[in-house]
Amino acid sequence: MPFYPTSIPDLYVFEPRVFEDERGYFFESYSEKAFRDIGLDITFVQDNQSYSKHGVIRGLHYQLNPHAQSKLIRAINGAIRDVVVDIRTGSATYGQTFSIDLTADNKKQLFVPAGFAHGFCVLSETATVMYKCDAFWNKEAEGGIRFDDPALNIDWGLPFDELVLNQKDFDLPLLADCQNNFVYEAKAKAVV
Ligand SMILES: Cc1cn([C@H]2C[C@H](O)[C@@H](COP(=O)(O)OP(=O)(O)O[C@H]3O[C@H](C)C(=O)[C@H](O)[C@H]3O)O2)c(=O)[nH]c1=O
Repeated sequence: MPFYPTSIPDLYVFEPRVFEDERGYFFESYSEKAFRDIGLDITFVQDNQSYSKHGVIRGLHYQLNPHAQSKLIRAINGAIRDVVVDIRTGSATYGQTFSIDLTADNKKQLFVPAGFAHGFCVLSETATVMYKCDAFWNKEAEGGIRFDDPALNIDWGLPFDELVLNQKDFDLPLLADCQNNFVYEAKAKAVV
């Protein structure tokens, strides 16, 4: 399963090898061995799935330590603009964002380590998003950042008037005011 580094350390894009034939297609959507083979020692413990309509933004969310989550994210129907923000204190890319369109067609996945805020916007009519987490949900540890924080200047891929958020996400703080106990630790680069 090919891995691609991104502009932010420890953040990787996966493009699984797809086997197509006259019946359709097959691909390994996750392999612990593939992660281990490149030096990512991750044990996912919870799978999440959400379905959202066009223009919905879920995020930007994270869980504080000791409940911080690494995630492996993909769209199994439709298309999303997936966005992460590096909020690891001491990281050379602190406050930097990375976005990628994950779609059922391109089958791309994004591996997001702990220490990032994560969110996505639904670009298609609807989208079903499935993501693996290496720590359980812990409501008390939840934190978040406003989707329209001017310091982040995120392009969600749709005009502002098409965006749909719940009140909880509208009320999230700016990056400058958010709770944060993530500290950057240099990791061995994955052998991609
Ligand atoms: C995250 C989560 C939520 N819930 C319950 C709590 C609520 O009653 C309901 C909806 O939760 P919420 O509105 O927080 O769901 P999202 O807005 O999709 O939250 C997610 O949004 C972005 C994209 C993320 O990366 C996070 O995984 C997560 O924060 O599911 C659970 O039972 N388990 C869970 O792991």
